[in-house]
Amino acid sequence: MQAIKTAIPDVVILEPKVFGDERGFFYESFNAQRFAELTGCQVDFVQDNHSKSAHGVLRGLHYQIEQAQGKLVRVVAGEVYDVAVDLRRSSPTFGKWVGVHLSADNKRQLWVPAGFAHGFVVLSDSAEFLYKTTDYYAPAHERCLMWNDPAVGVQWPIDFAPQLSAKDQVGRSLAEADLYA
Ligand SMILES: Cc1cn([C@H]2C[C@H](O)[C@@H](COP(=O)(O)OP(=O)(O)O[C@H]3O[C@@H](C)C(=O)[C@@H](O)[C@H]3O)O2)c(=O)[nH]c1=O
Repeated sequence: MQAIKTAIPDVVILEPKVFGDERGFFYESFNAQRFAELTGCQVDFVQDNHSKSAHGVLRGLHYQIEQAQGKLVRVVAGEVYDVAVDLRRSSPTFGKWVGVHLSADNKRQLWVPAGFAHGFVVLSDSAEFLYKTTDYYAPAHERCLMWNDPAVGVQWPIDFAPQLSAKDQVGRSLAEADLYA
């Protein structure tokens, strides 16, 4: 596993070492010691999630204002464009975003620490998305930042209107959103 920096130092791309042979491939998708070395974060993951979405589905931008979750995300089928937005008021990168293509082919993972809103749009026919979280799902604390708030200005690599859940159609702008300290 190696780390690739992003424009937001706390958000890290992890690229596993893949061992291919005549049978197929093998790689360590998570190694606690290596994760801590590469991200500088000591965290305990408590939940694993798996979703499948059709082409053009956009899930996000989600966060929990209490029980904030760090998320280690990856794709095992298809391709998405994955985005993290810094919602920590005291951060030098407050309001900034990073985006990365995650796919079954590139096997990249993104570490999105607590304090960020997170979301993705599906670029392939469908995509299966897997992620580990550092705290439990807490619907009462769930929040949604508007995926297309001009004040954030995420450059989604799509030229169509994405398919959103009812919840995600009424995300709040950065100016109205609940934020972290
Ligand atoms: C996220 C989540 C949802 N659910 C349930 C609630 C609901 O009935 C159903 C679908 O939930 P949602 O519509 O919120 O699923 P989804 O839009 O996929 O939500 C996820 O989006 C990505 C971008 C994230 O970053 C995640 O943290 C999470 O917010 O699954 C759980 O039981 N546990 C969970 O951890």
